[in-house]
Amino acid sequence: MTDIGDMTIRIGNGYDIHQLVPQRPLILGGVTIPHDRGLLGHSDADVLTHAIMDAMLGALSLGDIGRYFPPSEPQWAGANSLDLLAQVGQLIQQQGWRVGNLDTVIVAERPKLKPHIETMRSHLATVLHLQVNQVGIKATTNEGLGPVGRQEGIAAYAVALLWAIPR
Ligand SMILES: Nc1ccn([C@@H]2O[C@H](COP(=O)(O)O)[C@@H](O)[C@H]2O)c(=O)n1
Ligand SMILES: C[C@@]1(CO)OP(=O)(O)OP(=O)(O)OC[C@H]1O
Repeated sequence: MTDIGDMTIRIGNGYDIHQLVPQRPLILGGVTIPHDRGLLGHSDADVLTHAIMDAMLGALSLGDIGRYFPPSEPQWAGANSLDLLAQVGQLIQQQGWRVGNLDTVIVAERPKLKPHIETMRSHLATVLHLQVNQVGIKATTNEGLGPVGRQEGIAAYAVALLWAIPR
């Protein structure tokens, strides 16, 4: 039951997009996916994991990942986004919250992501100490429309539902 007075549940959403370029690995949900191009970024540019972190932080009005892992800091160059996600998971827990469930969409024209989705779910669930059934990942093309449709980039959306840890 939703307890509005005590705010026992909170919801957040996240979005990210990165450019597809040659000679970069394509990493989504911590999984390296065979492809002729990868996502450009200061970190490993894992758009799915970035969107999830922003959704979790957003649920508690804690800002976005740039506040905790500024792209201007060399410390985060090449960062493994799953390591960053573990830190966001710890922050959420320290604040007295746990993830109820995550639901996400990856928007990518190519490659076909279906064969990799269960591995992504498993990686994300492990890092956040969740059951796999608490992590939803869907994939869709952009039907050839816009920059994602032209394969210039890959985008991801995430929603996170958080529950207060009973005291
Ligand atoms: N990169 C992608 C995109 C889509 N899928 C799967 O294909 C289904 C159909 O996609 P549409 O965009 O044509 O609706 C979609 O439901 C996904 O299951 C995929 O695996 N990888
Ligand atoms: C995690 C960070 C760290 O530089 O990753 P980036 O690869 O810069 O990706 P972006 O989504 O543009 O910003 C988030 C950053 O905080």
